[in-house]
Order: sequence, then C-alpha cells, then structure tokens
Amino acid sequence: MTGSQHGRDEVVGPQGAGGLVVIPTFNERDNLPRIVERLLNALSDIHVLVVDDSSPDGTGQIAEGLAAADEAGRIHVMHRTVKDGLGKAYLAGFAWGLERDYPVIIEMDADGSHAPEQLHRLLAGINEGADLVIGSRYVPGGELVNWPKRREVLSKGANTYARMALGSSIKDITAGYRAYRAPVLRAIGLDEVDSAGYCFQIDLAWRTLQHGFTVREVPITFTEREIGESKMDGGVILESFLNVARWGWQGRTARFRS
Ligand SMILES: Nc1nc2c(ncn2[C@@H]2O[C@H](COP(=O)(O)OP(=O)(O)O[C@H]3O[C@H](CO)[C@@H](O)[C@H](O)[C@@H]3O)[C@@H](O)[C@H]2O)c(=O)[nH]1
Repeated sequence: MTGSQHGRDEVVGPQGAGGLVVIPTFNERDNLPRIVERLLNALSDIHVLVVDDSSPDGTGQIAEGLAAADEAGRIHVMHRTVKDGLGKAYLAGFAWGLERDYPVIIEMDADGSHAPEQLHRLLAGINEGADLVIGSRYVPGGELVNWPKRREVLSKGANTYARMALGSSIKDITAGYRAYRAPVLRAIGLDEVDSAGYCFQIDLAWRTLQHGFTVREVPITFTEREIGESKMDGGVILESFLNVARWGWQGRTARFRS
C-alpha cells in the first residue's frame, strides 16, 4: 500500500525528526505489516517499537520478521510475557524509548485506526512548541469513519465525563494517537501510573496538564479497523470511570486545601 492510497495530505510535513512510534499489539498479525509499511512510507526516518504481549496469533514473530527485513534498522520489537493492558504496554515502550533518548515518542494503534499519513500533523504541533499533541476526533476537521454508533456514544460520553470531572478542556482526552515531547514523559511520574487499560490515555493527558505542559489537539480521521477485534471490555470502562472520579475528587480536594 502506498501513502497516496490512504490520502496522505498534500502538505509535506516535518519528517520523523528522530521520533519513535510505539505500537502496542495483541493479536494483530494481519494488521501489523500494513501499518508498519504505511508508516515508513509516510515518514522514512521514523523508528518503530512494537510492544507485543505474547500474542497467541504470532504477531510477535511477524514483528521480528519485519525488523529483520528492514535494512535501515528502524523497526524494534519488545516481547512481554503477559497481556496486562494497553497502558502497561505503553509504559514499557516509553521506558525503552527514553533510555535511548528519542526526542519525541508517539502512540499509535496497530489496526489502521490512526492514519500514518496524518502523523506529520502531530509532529508539526510538536515542532511549533506543544509538549503533547493529541490527534483529535472531536475538534473541527476531525472525523470518525465506520465507527459503530455504540463506540461513538461511549467515547463521546467518556470525554464529556472526563472534561466535567477533571475540569479540562481537551475534547478528545481518550484518544490514542498522540505525540509526546520526551521531557514530558520524564517529568510526569510514569512510575506512579497504575492505569492498566485505556484510561491510561486520560491519566497521561491529565498528568501532562497538571505539570504545566502545553497540550494541543490537531484534527485526525479515526477509521474503524477492518481486520481483527477491539480489546475494549467492561473492565476497561469501569477502570476509566472509577479513576477519573478519583482524580477529579483529588483535584477538588487539593484546590480546597490551598
Ligand atoms: N501489547 C498490548 N497491546 C494491546 C493491549 N490491548 C490492546 N492493545 C493494542 O492496542 C491497540 C488499540 O487497541 P484496540 O482494542 O484496537 O483499541 P480500540 O478499541 O480501537 O480503542 C481505540 O480507541 C480508544 C478510545 O478512543 C483509545 O483509548 C484507544 O487507545 C484506541 O485508540 C491495538 O494495536 C491493540 O492490539 C494489551 O493488553 N497489550
């Protein structure tokens, strides 16, 4: 697949500029080669870290094959022994990237929901000075393609709930397509993050704001996966609901005390 087939923007954006794209995978054997090819077509100088939680479908071995075939050495693979959540996989990937001094660390799903051809929009935000750039479905220009109505309702409800509980103005705080400047990840206390599932996204955006960093949203098109299944479940939703309530309460208590 080429970038143009996926409608890469005409604007030639900043190149990868030393960035690392962390891609967590669980049972994504058919999606992973496609997303990696699209990514390296879109930004030839970006590096990729696949964080695989011993996928039973052999995604980890597929990733090894991709890494071995890339003569430029841009693809790296981390194998974890158990599936213990999107958040934990990202934390392990971030630690790997920070140890190697990548200046920008990017989150991207393996399933094609996040278009690599739009990554330059996030990197442009970083180059213009933002500390965290969120690829947002809910700012003007952002869109959802083929997402089931129940997921859209859940996502918009979760964003409204998080905005009200936390007093934040981020429109898409649950989004999983984002670019962090490395110093942000060093500063916000990753050791204390205990969000295992998708509320990890809210957790990190909230920490970023609390530490006084700047957050910018840029519009993206989020497209429902064509292959495989979402790993979202009831436990993920409950964790998000409870954690956001706790953070909101802690924030209010802290404001009351000061
Ligand atoms: N290593 C690892 N990877 C995981 C795990 N759970 C999910 N993943 C990987 O994380 C990515 C996203 O998982 P999906 O299950 O496809 O996510 P989704 O339902 O489409 O949710 C998307 O939207 C959410 C709500 O807006 C986002 O919060 C989420 O990050 C993601 O972008 C995929 O690459 C998937 O293989 C895990 O426990 N371990």
